[in-house]
Amino acid sequence: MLILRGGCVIRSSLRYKRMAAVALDSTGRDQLEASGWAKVENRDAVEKKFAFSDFSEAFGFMTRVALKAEVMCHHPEWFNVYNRVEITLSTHDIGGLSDRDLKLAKFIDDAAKKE
Ligand SMILES: C[C@H](O)[C@H](O)[C@H]1CNC2=NC(N)=NC(=O)C2=N1
Repeated sequence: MLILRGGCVIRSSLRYKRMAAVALDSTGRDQLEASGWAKVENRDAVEKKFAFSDFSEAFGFMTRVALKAEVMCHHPEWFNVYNRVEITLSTHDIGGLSDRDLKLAKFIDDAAKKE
């Protein structure tokens, strides 16, 4: 029996093993930095701030990211006030940045451009 919540496997009687997150290598970290994601102090995480024309644009962006996060089963830490969205990415399962953060960051940057 496979119990899913969104894209996340919560419990499974199958020998289903979601691919473990892989710690992000220096190349991936360089890619994040090059696309404007800043290191968070005292934590293996990155953050980026976004500003949109109004709340509706900001929330539309957040909706797209939220749906992707559910499919990926990898979720951002974020803050929103009116047209501003501040996002922090890290992989809680490994206590630091992983390949999943880079993948989600690329999606986030692309989604922000589309608003
Ligand atoms: C049970 C579920 O698969 C895990 O808790 C997922 C959910 N979303 C997640 N999001 C993030 N950012 N890191 C994780 O380790 C993580 N793990």
